[in-house]
Amino acid sequence: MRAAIECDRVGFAYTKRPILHEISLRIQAGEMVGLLGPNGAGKTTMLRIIAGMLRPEAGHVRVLGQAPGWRTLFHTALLPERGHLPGWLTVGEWFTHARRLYPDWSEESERRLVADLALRLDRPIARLSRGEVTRVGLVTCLARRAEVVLLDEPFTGIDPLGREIIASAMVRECGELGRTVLMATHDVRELEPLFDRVLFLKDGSIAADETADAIRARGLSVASRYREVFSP
Ligand SMILES: Nc1ncnc2c1ncn2[C@@H]1O[C@H](COP(=O)(O)OP(=O)(O)OP(=O)(O)O)[C@@H](O)[C@H]1O
Repeated sequence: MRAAIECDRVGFAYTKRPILHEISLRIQAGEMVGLLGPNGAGKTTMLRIIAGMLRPEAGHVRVLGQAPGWRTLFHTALLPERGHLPGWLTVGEWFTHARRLYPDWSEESERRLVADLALRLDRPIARLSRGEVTRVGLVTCLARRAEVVLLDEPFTGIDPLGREIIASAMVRECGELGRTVLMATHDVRELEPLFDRVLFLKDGSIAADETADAIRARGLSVASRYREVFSP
């Protein structure tokens, strides 16, 4: 099977402080993978490297067979941890801009997602709440037909009912279309039904890489396995 994301002994340091150590993994096309770990484990750093925003100091990364860079940008959609949206535009103006910016933008998905996520198009982005900003970011990410989707904390600021709606939208827009998703999250319990596989990141190293089926076959949930891996 084709690998969508490959990391081979990837290392990274911020100003000489080591953050990631010898990360090796292979994510197959179409897999939905949870990237789990405590605060500061290196999840965002890993997603930024795969998205091509940071260069690894050691090892190699391949996204759809290519080193992350301008070519892979066309095939990779990233929901960043912190806001990246132009606050001076309204939500609707931003989506109009995004349609031109992203050649893989699907207006049909945009319409469905705007309705599901109850977004008001006339609201200025600068005046949105944290959860509303996350919703706009998710529409921006999921309305693209990018083969690889990287989500950093997709439930930031999202209310309980909104989480259920977004999880179903992710399954519809990604799972059913066979897109590859790597998702960093602390919301393990709510997102675990979506995961085919989970990577547990501990102090910048992969502590465990397991399929959700293998975890369940041992009578565990992903949330209880998380506690096993990370409890002191
Ligand atoms: N720009 C930066 N300069 C220096 N250190 C950084 C920078 N960004 C992150 N770090 C450090 O790198 C480590 C890993 O951060 P990262 O954001 O990747 O962790 P995370 O697993 O995503 O954490 P969280 O769950 O809290 O979002 C942390 O100790 C953080 O303080």
